[in-house]
Amino acid sequence: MNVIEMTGVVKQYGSVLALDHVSMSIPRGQIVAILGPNGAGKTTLLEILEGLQRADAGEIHVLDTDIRKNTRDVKNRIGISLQNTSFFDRLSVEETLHLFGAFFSYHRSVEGLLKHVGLFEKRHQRISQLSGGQQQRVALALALINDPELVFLDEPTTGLDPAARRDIWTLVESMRQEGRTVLLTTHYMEEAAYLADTVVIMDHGKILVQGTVDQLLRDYAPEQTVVLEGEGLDYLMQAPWNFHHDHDQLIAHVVNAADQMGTLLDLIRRQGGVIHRLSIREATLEDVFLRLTGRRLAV
Ligand SMILES: Nc1ncnc2c1ncn2[C@@H]1O[C@H](COP(=O)(O)OP(=O)(O)OP(=O)(O)O)[C@@H](O)[C@H]1O
Repeated sequence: MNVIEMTGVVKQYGSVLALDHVSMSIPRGQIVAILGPNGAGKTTLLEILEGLQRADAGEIHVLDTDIRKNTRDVKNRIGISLQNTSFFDRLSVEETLHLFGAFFSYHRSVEGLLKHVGLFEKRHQRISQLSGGQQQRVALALALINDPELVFLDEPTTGLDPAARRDIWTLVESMRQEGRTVLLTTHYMEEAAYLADTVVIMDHGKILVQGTVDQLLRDYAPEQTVVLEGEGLDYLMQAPWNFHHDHDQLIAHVVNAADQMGTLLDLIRRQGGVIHRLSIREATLEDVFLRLTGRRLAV
């Protein structure tokens, strides 16, 4: 069953077409990552699904409810972590959770939630005294306060160091284990690849492609990259290998590269030359984005 169904959704800000006829279905119980560069339309998409913004056109059903007609019921069943959460700096962590809990007819135990996100020891501290990673954990606790079925996380790890990012990933995974659906945005392809059951790639207000990481790699970046450093190897730039120079390296994109290595090394043994380094790089979502847009997913 799908928790989100949207068809032909359009959102325009003046001359900027932020969402250009977007259609998307999101199944229950998955972590779904919306991946795209700055300005792709990720936040706009999330805010429309959350009922915080109105679309100019299109059909949008969230949890079987038409979000354009009935936002109130949906808001009780979803959790939201915005891109820039503004907290009340003078409140403690615990007071902040109690305050947000009071907005809902039912809310989870604040103590349990603090323990779940690893902030029980910090409960009496003001939010302004917390690290960026801890503040982000408060934001996730707030998103979970009403025990939501569907959680929206807008760039949950932007600006965090690797350890803090890992902590957030663990929390996001625990949301899935609890049976929630998580829709998050990110410009980190490693985050999408690590967390997501389904990746949705956006660019210029359009969804370019949606699928599992394996499907996307198979369909759009089936080759591995063979990287060679050495001397006297320029004959490899001819067919069938077609290596090209990239600075000091020779690069080739090869399907089933590991199986081809014996043939390559035999050729080098026969033709001569010296290898200093040889490596095979697996394709990533960056390669998929490059194939789809001709550009890098620059951060
Ligand atoms: N309130 C607004 N008024 C005018 N233009 C806006 C507004 N919000 C977003 N935009 C524009 O709409 C486009 C999509 O913005 P959006 O914030 O949805 O992208 P994004 O993918 O979330 O980007 P980022 O990764 O930087 O957060 C951008 O060109 C942005 O400048």
